[in-house]
Amino acid sequence: MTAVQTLPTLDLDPFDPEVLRDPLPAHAALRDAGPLVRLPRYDTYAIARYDDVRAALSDWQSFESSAGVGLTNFRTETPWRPPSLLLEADPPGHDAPRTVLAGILGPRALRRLREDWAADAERLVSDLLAGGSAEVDAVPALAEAFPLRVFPDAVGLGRDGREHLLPYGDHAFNAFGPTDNALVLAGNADVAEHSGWVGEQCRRENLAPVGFGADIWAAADRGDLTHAQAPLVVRSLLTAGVDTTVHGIGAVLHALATTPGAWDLLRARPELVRGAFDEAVRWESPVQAFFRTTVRDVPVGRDGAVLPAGQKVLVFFAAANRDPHHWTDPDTFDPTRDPSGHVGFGMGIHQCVGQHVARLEAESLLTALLTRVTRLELTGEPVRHLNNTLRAWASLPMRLTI
Ligand code: HEM
Ligand SMILES: CCOc1cccc(C(=O)O)c1
Repeated sequence: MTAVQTLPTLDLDPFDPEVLRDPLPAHAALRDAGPLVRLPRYDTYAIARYDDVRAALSDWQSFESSAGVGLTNFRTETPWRPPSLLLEADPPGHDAPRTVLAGILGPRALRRLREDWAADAERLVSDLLAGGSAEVDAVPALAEAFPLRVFPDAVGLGRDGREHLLPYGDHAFNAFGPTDNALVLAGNADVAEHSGWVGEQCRRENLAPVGFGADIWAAADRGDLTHAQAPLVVRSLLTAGVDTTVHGIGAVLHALATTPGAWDLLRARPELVRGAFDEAVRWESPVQAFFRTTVRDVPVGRDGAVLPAGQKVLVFFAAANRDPHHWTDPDTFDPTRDPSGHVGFGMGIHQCVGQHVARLEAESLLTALLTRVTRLELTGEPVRHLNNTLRAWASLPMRLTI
């Protein structure tokens, strides 16, 4: 057994802005250092190799989420908001909310949205190309515009105040990092206003009679949830379901615009579109990492490293998704690759319950673009949007040639 004092140690700050801007060297250093690495800067640990990340995500009994999946340990510190009933819960409490959401957001339930979302995407692309080929910033014009056009309606939100969604989610994802870091402090100023609006939208009377929100309240009427749980489950959708898909779509647009031949390939072989989005989620990992907390002394890897009980450990989805011991040529975006097994949506009991929604949003928009646009290319330097948890673009200047 390797005592924690002799574990590989890196004086690495995963939340340093320059690491957030380009995390790849840090991820490689973590993988190379060993299966379990001590990060003394935050008195925490990191797991970055694919096999060890998968093992940790699959072992929820040893690696719990209910102490929070950020640096804050809910066992000793107060969460900034009431904990999620899914993300920050473990069985048995996790089971009912998860079963309810899995039913509402499953592929079968989404079938009714496919036609509407395809038509919405075609209208959005048509408007953009009304004057022929167009130069746009693909982040606001496409990656933000399409999810913000279809997802709030699918949830059943009212028309007003939707501008609160992105900044609220951005702060929620920042808040998984250190509470005293600049990104969190900057977000604290407005979070009460955003959080207040989001909380209001989760009330039954503010939700449309048809939509994911109404479905959650109907589950409470059936007794599959309590009525006290229903608004928090709606809140999960509003927190996890907007910024993630925006940055997932930003990632796939950037990948397709910067990988020679990829756009032509998908125009010729539309059956590759869904796989290409998952490959972009593997390659970019819009959700970079989440913490777990050890419930017992748990072995990590095969060289005798043991993580003591009660420790926070950062589980790096992004580093695992580029592990050369698991992936061939991991740093290449390859739309023909089979990305199954990637952990960009997590793995195990907390694996993303909204992944089918994300895939349908991306597929709808990409299909509308691929039909009309013959060339997709960058016309300027892309600009990163920094966040403690999300990998994101702030700006993607692009030309859409018809
Ligand atoms: C590209 C888009 C998305 C990415 C990359 C993503 C990523 C993730 C990841 C990595 C997890 C696992 C968290 C963990 O293991 O602790 C997760 C969980 C979750 N996601 Fe997603 N997500 C996306 C879109 C969505 C959407 C659209 C929704 C809602 C409609 C959603 C709702 C959730 C919820 C509620 C959880 C918690 C599940 C649980 O703990 O059982 N996500 N997501
Ligand atoms: C993408 C990870 O999933 C999340 C993120 C933030 C909040 C929640 C929730 O369940 O409230 C879920």
